[in-house]
Amino acid sequence: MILVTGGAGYIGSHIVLALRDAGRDVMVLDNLSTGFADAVPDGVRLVEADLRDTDRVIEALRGVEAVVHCAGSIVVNESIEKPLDYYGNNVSASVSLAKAMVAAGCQRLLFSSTAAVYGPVGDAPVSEDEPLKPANPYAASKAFVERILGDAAGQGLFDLGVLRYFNVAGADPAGRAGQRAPGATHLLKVAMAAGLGLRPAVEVTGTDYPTRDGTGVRDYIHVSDLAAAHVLLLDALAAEPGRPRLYNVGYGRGASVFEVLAVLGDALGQAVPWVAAARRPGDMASVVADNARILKELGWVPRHAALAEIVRDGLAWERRMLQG
Ligand SMILES: NC(=O)c1ccc[n+]([C@@H]2O[C@H](COP(=O)([O-])OP(=O)(O)OC[C@H]3O[C@@H](n4cnc5c(N)ncnc54)[C@H](O)[C@@H]3O)[C@@H](O)[C@H]2O)c1
Ligand SMILES: O=c1ccn([C@@H]2O[C@H](COP(=O)(O)OP(=O)(O)O[C@H]3O[C@H](CO)[C@@H](O)[C@H](O)[C@H]3O)[C@@H](O)[C@H]2O)c(=O)[nH]1
Repeated sequence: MILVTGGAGYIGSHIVLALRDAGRDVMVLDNLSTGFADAVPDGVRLVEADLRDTDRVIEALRGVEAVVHCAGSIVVNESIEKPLDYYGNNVSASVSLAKAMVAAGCQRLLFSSTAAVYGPVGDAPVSEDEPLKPANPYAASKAFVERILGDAAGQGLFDLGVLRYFNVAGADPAGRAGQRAPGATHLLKVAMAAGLGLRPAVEVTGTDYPTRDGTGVRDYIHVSDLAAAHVLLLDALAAEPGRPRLYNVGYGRGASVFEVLAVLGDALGQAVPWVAAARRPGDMASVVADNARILKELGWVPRHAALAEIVRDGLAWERRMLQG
């Protein structure tokens, strides 16, 4: 049995599908703070609990061989305003989970980290060996957790795999899952809302970055390709216990905000309305993955890498939600 924390959320719900599609038994632990009970597929048990409730987590972990730890708070801006909430929900909750795993004798842990741990980097793709310079409390919380879990794994308490996700977007191509949170702040989500007339315009937060068109550049990765990487990593951890693993998950190519808006405009058949706005605090000009390690060591094969496909699947999900 594999337990997915945060499995009622955007990324976690896609990981649940990928694991089920691969024939694995899955269950979800989620406090539903930003997740949705009906994002958990029929037949998958949902334990509604907070990770900081260590005793309940120990109970839920009975018979679980591996945990995929996706639960957390994720909005950079909010983390600057509420640092203690972010350190509490990301760092303290992860320590609670790790303690529960040790108490329950659970063997393997896969942690959802982020490209944000690198902090300001140049245009060149960033590799896993880059020193970490997290630039905001969200990113710092993820860097701390990597360190804490790494120390625990170093003592043989469990086997650890860490995935540093780049910018996750899109939706399950079969339409079974997508990003629901109405308050989501991610570029594509906001841009789709503007393109579909649900908000007046996208605020382009920074048009004077030192990038090719002045807007921020990110490595957008299809959520289903990301989910597939978890299945591969869990298998690798089981095949070679004791070997810590850390991988970037991105495609190795960046798109600017204007490029994303252009691809979305093509899919909609009309331009997406936008207005220029100030840079967001703690934001970076450009972050693109060096993905050589995951391609080589896990044999990960991106299947949905075209930006047009990410946009198409995301848009199909938004339209489905609009229809009720
Ligand atoms: N979305 C991205 O582009 C991105 C990029 C890099 C990393 N990540 C990481 O991926 C993970 C999932 O992100 P997401 O976009 O799916 O966010 P999300 O908000 O949709 O999902 C997070 C889930 O965790 C649950 N949760 C939060 N705190 C909890 C707690 N204390 N106990 C139990 N459940 C709790 C929420 O209810 C929610 O279902 C996060 O760890 C995030 O940092 C996301
Ligand atoms: O309304 C918006 C939202 C975003 N942007 C820009 O779009 C780019 C992407 O922003 P966003 O989608 O908010 O993603 P990031 O701030 O890069 O952070 C995401 O990607 C990180 C990994 O790189 C994750 O850790 C975070 O959880 C996730 O929110 C940036 O240049 C933003 O300035 C806009 O112009 N307008």
